[in-house]
Amino acid sequence: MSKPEYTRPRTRLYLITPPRIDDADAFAALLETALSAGDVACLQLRLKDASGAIDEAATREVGAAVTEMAKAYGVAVLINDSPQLAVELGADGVHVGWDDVPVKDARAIVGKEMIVGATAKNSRHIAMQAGEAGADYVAFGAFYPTSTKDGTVQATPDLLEVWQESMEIPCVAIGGITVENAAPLVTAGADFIAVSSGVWDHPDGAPAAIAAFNRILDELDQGRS
Ligand SMILES: Cc1ncc(COP(=O)(O)OP(=O)(O)O)c(N)n1
Ligand SMILES: Cc1nc(C(=O)O)sc1CCOP(=O)(O)O
Ligand SMILES: [Mg+2]
Repeated sequence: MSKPEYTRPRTRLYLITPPRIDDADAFAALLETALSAGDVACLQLRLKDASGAIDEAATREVGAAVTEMAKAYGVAVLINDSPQLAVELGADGVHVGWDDVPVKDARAIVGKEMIVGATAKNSRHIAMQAGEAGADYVAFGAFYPTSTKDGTVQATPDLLEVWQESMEIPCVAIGGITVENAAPLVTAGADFIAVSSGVWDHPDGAPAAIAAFNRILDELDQGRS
């Protein structure tokens, strides 16, 4: 079954923090400059300890430094992995993966109003199950090689195309996305592109990266209408 005719909204940037932040105040200052540089739909706090588990202490510290400011810019704040922490920090939502709290349980913890996002890797089947369990968006990846996360699987743009044609829940593209390689994922139908190193490690700095991503998203949007 296909969706009724409609104009898909412009693809937006979904920003993910670097996995480690040593100075929360310095990061907050950089983030404010970055958010001033262009549209960002949401910010995911994804802070990991040496074992790859959520770093709760760092998430609390960075969350306290950035949450109000991000919200003042109209940027939704999501916490990675922990629905309990998302509630505690007054965040807008939580993102959970296959090794985390199941989507249904995450929804029960955060309630109806908060956002629950779910990892789908390269599986339409898992994505549909996540939607049925109450996810507000599903994230396909990894589209490109990444050094931000170990153990990713290869995803291909047809996942986004088919999802966009047949499903209503928004889809996110993630994994190694840069200013240079984002376009095919936007064209394929990503509602959001989730980016970490492509912003924080950009040679001209994070604000320049956010401005450049937005130029591309605007150009591709104008090309569709
Ligand atoms: C938007 C988005 N998509 C996918 C992920 C990956 O989640 P997960 O598989 O749980 O891996 P970790 O991020 O916890 O290492 C994500 N965080 N955000
Ligand atoms: C957190 C994450 N999840 C992925 C997945 O495939 O599910 S790839 C990834 C890393 C995203 O960071 P970067 O933009 O630096 O590649
Ligand atoms: Mg996770």
